[in-house]
Amino acid sequence: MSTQQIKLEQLGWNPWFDGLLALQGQPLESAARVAAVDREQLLLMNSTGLFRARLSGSYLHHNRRPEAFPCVGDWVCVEKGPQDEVGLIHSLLDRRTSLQRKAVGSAGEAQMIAANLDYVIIVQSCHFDFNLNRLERYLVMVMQGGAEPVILLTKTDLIEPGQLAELRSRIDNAGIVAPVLTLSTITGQGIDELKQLLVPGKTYCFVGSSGVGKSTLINALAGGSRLATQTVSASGEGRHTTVRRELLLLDNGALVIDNPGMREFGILDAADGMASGFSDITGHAAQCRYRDCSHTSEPGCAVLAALATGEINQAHYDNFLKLQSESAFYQLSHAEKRKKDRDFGKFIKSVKKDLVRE
Ligand SMILES: Nc1nc2c(ncn2[C@@H]2O[C@H](COP(=O)(O)OP(=O)(O)OP(=O)(O)O)[C@@H](O)[C@H]2O)c(=O)[nH]1
Ligand SMILES: [Zn+2]
Repeated sequence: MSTQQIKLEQLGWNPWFDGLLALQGQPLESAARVAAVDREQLLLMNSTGLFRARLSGSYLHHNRRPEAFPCVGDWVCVEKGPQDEVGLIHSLLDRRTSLQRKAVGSAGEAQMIAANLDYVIIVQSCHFDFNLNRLERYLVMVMQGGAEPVILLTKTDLIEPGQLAELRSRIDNAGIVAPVLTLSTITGQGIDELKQLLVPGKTYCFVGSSGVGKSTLINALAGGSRLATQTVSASGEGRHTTVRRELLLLDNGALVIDNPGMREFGILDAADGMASGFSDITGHAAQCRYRDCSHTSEPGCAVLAALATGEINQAHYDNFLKLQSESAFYQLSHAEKRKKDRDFGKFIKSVKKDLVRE
């Protein structure tokens, strides 16, 4: 345990969570961030360092839905006496943003992948791995969860500059507006640009297929940082395990979540993220004659018209229809979601006032 205390802000805490904590009537000292989840065992970080914890019986009894189970990046309220080896988690603070996988056609059961992310860095290799459809699916998923997406193309050393320019223009032509970074850990090209994006106290989650170079990159970013490489051993019930950390604090103060226990994304329920990933199409859709136009056969459909002139790319359109049919696309618009968040903010403010008055 370090004698130098870490402030919660350095672990990604922000005023948004103060309100949530106040609602629960919990002191700031009870807050900790989930650094890893290993079945029932959680690894937490707070101002004193890293420690293990488990969910209280009451928590397990009252929270049965899978998304109520803490995931990496979550903030929880935990109780741990100076003599206790393992902390006891009593509650979970609402997630500011999240990354989740939702099974299509299911009753909306979501599997949480990571929480409270500022940026999700979608990593694809320039070489072999690059796939525009998959990229769009990742983008939809990221935007739906409320984090900022960044596209990162790795292994630029394996292709010619001309080929890289072509990949970039394919991304542009698909109407994708997320920033695109490119880099090679071999030549070092683009590493500084990525470092500039990584600022203290913000949380970045790297996602992408196996082999695209995420671990190599994160190791390069982490350098020899003690907090980044530290693991926690746990002995108990006759087994000795080392929990692999997924949330790392880099030397420069940025927090990084390394490929949070996922290999493949399922198809998504793309309520509002979809609109942003397909801005070329949804932009035209506003001009359709019918408000509920499905953009497949209706007269006066501006999307079909733009498709005919080549203004909208056919493959992108096909992908749009596919995702649209697989998702509850029109359930909740982005604006509606934003408004909900605002109302919740007001609610918290009023509660805080009441607490002060008492
Ligand atoms: N040519 C080249 N190879 C790289 C680069 N970055 C990583 N690699 C190689 O790509 C392979 C996979 O890299 P990893 O960092 O393990 O990939 P990963 O995305 O972490 O894969 P998982 O851990 O399976 O998710 C390794 O052999 C690396 O040495 C790069 O910039 N250029
Ligand atoms: Zn239409």
